[in-house]
Amino acid sequence: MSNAETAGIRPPWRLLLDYVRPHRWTLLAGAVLSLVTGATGLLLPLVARGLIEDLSHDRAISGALLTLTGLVVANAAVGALGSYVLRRTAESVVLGARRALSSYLLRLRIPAVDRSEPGDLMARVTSDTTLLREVTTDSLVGLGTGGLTLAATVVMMALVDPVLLGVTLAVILVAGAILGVIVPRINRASRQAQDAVGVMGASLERVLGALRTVKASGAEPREEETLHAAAEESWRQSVRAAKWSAAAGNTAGLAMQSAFITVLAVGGARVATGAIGVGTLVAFLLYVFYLMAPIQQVVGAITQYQTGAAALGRIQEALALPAEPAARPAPLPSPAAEPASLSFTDVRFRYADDLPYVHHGVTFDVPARGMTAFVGPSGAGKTTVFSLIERFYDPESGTISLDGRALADWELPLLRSSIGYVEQDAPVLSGSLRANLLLGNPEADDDTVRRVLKTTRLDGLADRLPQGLETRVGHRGTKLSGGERQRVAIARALLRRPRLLLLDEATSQLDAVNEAALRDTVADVARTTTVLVVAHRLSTVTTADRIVVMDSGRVRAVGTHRELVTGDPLYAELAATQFLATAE
Ligand SMILES: Nc1ncnc2c1ncn2[C@@H]1O[C@H](COP(=O)(O)OP(=O)(O)OP(=O)(O)O)[C@@H](O)[C@H]1O
Repeated sequence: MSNAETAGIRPPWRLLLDYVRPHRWTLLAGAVLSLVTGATGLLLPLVARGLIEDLSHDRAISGALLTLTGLVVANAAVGALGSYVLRRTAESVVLGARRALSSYLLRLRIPAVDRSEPGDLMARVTSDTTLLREVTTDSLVGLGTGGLTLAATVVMMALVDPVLLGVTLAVILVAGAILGVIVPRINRASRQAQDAVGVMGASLERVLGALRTVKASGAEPREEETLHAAAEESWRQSVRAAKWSAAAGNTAGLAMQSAFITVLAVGGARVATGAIGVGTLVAFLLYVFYLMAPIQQVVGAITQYQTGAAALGRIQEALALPAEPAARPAPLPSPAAEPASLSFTDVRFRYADDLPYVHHGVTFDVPARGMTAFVGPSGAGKTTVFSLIERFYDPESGTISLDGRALADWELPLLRSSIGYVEQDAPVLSGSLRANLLLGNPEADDDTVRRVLKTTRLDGLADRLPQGLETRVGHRGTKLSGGERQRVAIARALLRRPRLLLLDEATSQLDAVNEAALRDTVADVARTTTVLVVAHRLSTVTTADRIVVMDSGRVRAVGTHRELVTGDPLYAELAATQFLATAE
């Protein structure tokens, strides 16, 4: 992703706090329970000492034994509860991040999707969010509890001997400076490791999405190399992060040992001069010893946070991609809704600033009802007309209006609920035929589905499939023919009762039966709805009420088949070649 897109992103910990905030009280409860477990753990040796003393003085031990047993059980129970609460909270943070990110990805604007790798975006939702689990428990709780213990110990040390505290802090400060150099390296390595996981996701998605072509091309070894290279890069960077994390942990340990020795030397000298007593020195040394655990905990939390920060950074990048505004889905048009009219006025459009214009001032009008066919050489900009109507992209200048109202003034869900869109390659989604049909209108009743299946000449197919409408037809399911896929896509669009149907006809050849079925279906629909077809077949255009001939991003003629065959040389040529194999 470009720097421009990542610019203005908040620091990762702010995003982490956003995700943690709804769970702050449970997190606090978990931390308190952990602290209580630690504190009761500290009591155990004292009770054990009492028990041994009772034993040696021949006193009854039942009371002490009971207390000890009670404490051990309570300690285990509180400990288990504490770790459960913390783990649960961490999972809730991961859930929150996954929900937010997946909702956001569904709202991404199409140009952002054009520029992204779906596999990498997927890795951000699945793999990166998982890393927040450890950050929440280890980092936040570690930093909280470790920091608290650290502060309490430092206060105690200040009370015992401020001079020796100064010596201790000086040694810790040197270690802190070394850590300041190490920590960013952990962050960088973690980031690169996660990026490599993203590259793996993208490569996997690319290969699995076209596995037949990959196999047919004998490209498995090369694709394998790419995948392995990404996996190895992730390994290399994770090992680098592990190396720096280990160095950070040992720096902390070394600092504490150095502090111990320095305090021993300086404290010894102070005892010799009579500045402090031996008891004070021993007490202070004990505190230095106590300091070790919380310091290790805090350093562990900081290093652990680096991995989380890298993941948070990647999540933030995805959240910074341009998205459509969040809006509630609009109701579908009522069965009695009138068909829509459409107009393009001097529309100029290009897919990106560094790409040539695809539309150089496109103008046409489509009245309500009837069928309008768009024809023209490949690359003329026909499919782009549909993408602009759906507002997948916005034109640079000019106006597109539906029912006389500029698209920009429509609420996006309402606009899209008025339109049915059948893509050129008519994707069939993983799942049953019913799920595919009801994608855009899950509430459609059986009667409506049956009626639409009849209109789209699919009733025979539903009867023929082994489990009828419940047959899996999508990914790895029963294969549908090209014509059937197109008609399933049309049926899916019709179930939304569109006021405007956009049909991007498949370029592939269909057999005569399928072609006739498709033509009759479209003609039927055009009686009650406004239908726009990007036509690749002569049989489609001959039934059209009007034909818009496009060439190089401009409308060069509008008319009926009969008018255009004689009136427009390009159309005459396209018609003569049955629109097949045309290229600019
Ligand atoms: N997402 C995109 N990003 C960049 N350029 C694109 C994109 N989609 C299409 N184009 C380009 O825009 C031009 C017009 O494409 P469009 O799909 O509208 O043509 P078409 O007339 O429908 O062609 P065909 O008949 O082959 O489907 C082509 O040059 C194409 O390469």
